[in-house]
Parts: sequence; structure tokens; C-alpha cells
Amino acid sequence: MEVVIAPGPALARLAADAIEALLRHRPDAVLGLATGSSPLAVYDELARRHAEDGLSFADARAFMLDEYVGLPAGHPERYRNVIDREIASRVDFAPDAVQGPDGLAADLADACAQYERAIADAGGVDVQLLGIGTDGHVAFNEPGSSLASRTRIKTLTRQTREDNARFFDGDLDQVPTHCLTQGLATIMSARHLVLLATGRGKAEAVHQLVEGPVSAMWPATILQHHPHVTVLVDDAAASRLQLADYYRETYAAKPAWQGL
Ligand SMILES: N[C@@H]1[C@@H](O)[C@H](O)[C@@H](COP(=O)(O)O)O[C@@H]1O
Repeated sequence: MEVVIAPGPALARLAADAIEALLRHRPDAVLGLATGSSPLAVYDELARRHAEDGLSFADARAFMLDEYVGLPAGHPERYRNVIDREIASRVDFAPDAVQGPDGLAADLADACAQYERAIADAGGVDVQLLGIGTDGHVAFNEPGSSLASRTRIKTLTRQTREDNARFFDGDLDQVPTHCLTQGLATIMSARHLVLLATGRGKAEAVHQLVEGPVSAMWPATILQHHPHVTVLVDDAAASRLQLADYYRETYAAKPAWQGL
């Protein structure tokens, strides 16, 4: 696990660099897209590179991490619409190249199984962007999630619903109670995981993710078992890391050719 501590704008550029390097090398790569506020600056940077530097997504495909259950098709906070608004509509993905779990399916369990098959049929995800919840969730794998889980229905914790109420006029009652989410094993199947976290509110979750014992109580800790994880954090999110100086020195001494 590589930990990079840098200011927010630099973190977004590094994540965009990883995606750009992949797409320049292999234009038909499979991307993993995350929602939440953490990846927004990455999407802005990718949209800029598309507009100004000719970075193309025309042959790429992408899979979303998760989706609320039951939000109407036109709801602005439905993750499908968030991803369309923040990235898909701003670059040149082919129609239907971006897929997400169907939170409006009549048979939700079947929709989850179909989603797993779609990811596998695409050959798996090459680079997966991730955020982290204050309680250590990734995608919507809340504390207690099976570390071997696949895409399934989950109940959101009150903490997550409170955290996300800011997207629903601050009204907890408007935040859905259920979601479909890639499981932890699904996420672990991606070949490179790039997790972004900023702000003091994420400091404990980041400490657990990087330095805590692997436990379903902090679901993100499963990433310690992945061979290629990049954790991009600002000073505030890094403020509880015991080995922060070591991570800083390691990154400062890293040869440019090594990449992320
Ligand atoms: N399902 C998403 C997660 O994928 C995201 O990581 C988390 C943190 O969001 P933010 O980046 O806004 O802090 O929020 C939601 O719960």
C-alpha cells in the first residue's frame, strides 16, 4: 500500500495521471468510478484533459461502485445521474459504456448477480477510484460487511445517512435506507485501487485503513490484502497516521519512472 500525502489539488492530478497513463497505454481499459465528493476534483481534471489534451474515453468502459435503492430515475442524487453529471457527460464515453447497479430493478438480487457478471465479462476493472466513509466503509460496504462479499443489497448505517444528508437538503428522511453495492471481494478484484480522502473527518478511517488490524469493523482495511493500492490523502486526513513521516520520505525519494 502506497500512501501519498499532498495538498488536495495535487492528489486529484495524481489520480488523473493513473487513469490517463492507463488510457494512453490501453484505450479500451475498464475504469471503476466512485461517487461522493472525494473524486469530484479528479473528474474535473479528467474533463479538462479530455477538452484540452485529447484524452479520450471513446473505447473505454466504466463500472460504478454502488447505487441507492428506490430513488426515482430523474432524482439528481441517484448515483447514475451523479456519475453522468460529474464525468460521463463531460467526456466521450460511448453510449452504454458506463454501467451501474440498477437500484430500481424489480428483482434486486438478480440485478446484483447480473452486475457481477457484467464486470467479469468486461475482463474486470483496471483502475478503481475509491473514497472512504467516516466509519471506514468503501462503496457502501458498511461496518460488519463480509470481507468476501460480492455485489448485494445493504442497509445504510445511520452515520452514513447522516453524512450523506447534505446531498438531500440536510433532511435525513430523504436519504434512502438501502443500496446496492459492489462487495469488498468485487472491489478487491480490480487490478489497481486508488483511494482518495481529505479532511480531518477522515483521519481515523484513514489511520485504520492503513495501519489498523484487518477487520470487518473497518471494511476498508481489507485493502491491506491488495497488491496494488494507492492511498492519496491531504495533511488533515493523514493527521492520525503513526508513520506519516515515513510515508512522506518514501514518496519524496520515489524515482519518477516508478509511477503510481
Ligand atoms: N457510497 C459513497 C462512497 O463511495 C464514498 O466513498 C463515501 C464518502 O464520500 P465523500 O467522498 O463525499 O466523503 O460516500 C458514499 O457513502
